[in-house]
Amino acid sequence: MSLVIPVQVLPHGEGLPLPSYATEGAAGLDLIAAVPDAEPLVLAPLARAAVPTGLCLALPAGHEAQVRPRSGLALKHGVTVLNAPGTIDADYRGEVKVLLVNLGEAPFRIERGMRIGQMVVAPVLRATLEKSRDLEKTTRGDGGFGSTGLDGGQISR
Ligand SMILES: O=c1ccn([C@H]2C[C@H](O)[C@@H](COP(=O)(O)OP(=O)(O)OP(=O)(O)O)O2)c(=O)[nH]1
Ligand SMILES: [Mg+2]
Repeated sequence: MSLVIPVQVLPHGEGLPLPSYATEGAAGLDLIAAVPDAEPLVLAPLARAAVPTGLCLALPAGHEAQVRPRSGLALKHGVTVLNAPGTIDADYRGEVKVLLVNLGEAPFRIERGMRIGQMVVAPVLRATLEKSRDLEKTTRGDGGFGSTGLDGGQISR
C-alpha cells in the first residue's frame, strides 16, 4: 500500500481534468498539457519548450515533486523532459511546467489535454553541512567515473 499525503491545488485550467494516477500502483500523476485549444504547440526536432500544465500547488513542507518523462513519448517520439527530473520546491506557488525537448526526427505536436509527463511527490531530507578536516575512509576513495570497470562488471574466465 502507498503512503498518501494531501496536496492543495488551485482550481484547475478550464475544462482540464486534474492530473491523476493512471493505475492503482502508478508512482506518478500524469501531467496534462494546458496549451490553448486553438494553439497546439509544435516542437521541432531539437526544440524545447516549457509546457504549461495549469497546475499550481502547495506541497507540504519537507516534500518535493519530481517532473519525469513518460517512457511512451520517449520511445515512440524521442520526446523527453530536458531537465529530468525537474524539481518542484515545496515553496513554489507558480504553475508547474514540463520542460520538454524533442530528440526525435519529426516535429511533435502537443495538444491541449495530452499527457506530457508525470509528477512524483517525495519526501526530502535536508543536510546540514558540517566542516571537518578528514572524511571517513572508504574502499572507493576518490575513484569514480567508471573506476570500477567500464561495463560495470568483470567477466570471470
Ligand atoms: O521542471 C520544472 C522545474 C522547475 N519548475 C518550477 C518549480 C521549481 O520550484 C522552480 C525552480 O526550479 P529550479 O530550482 O529547478 O530552477 P532554477 O533554475 O534553480 O530557478 P530558481 O532560481 O527559481 O530556483 O521552477 C517547474 O515548474 N518545472
Ligand atoms: Mg533553484
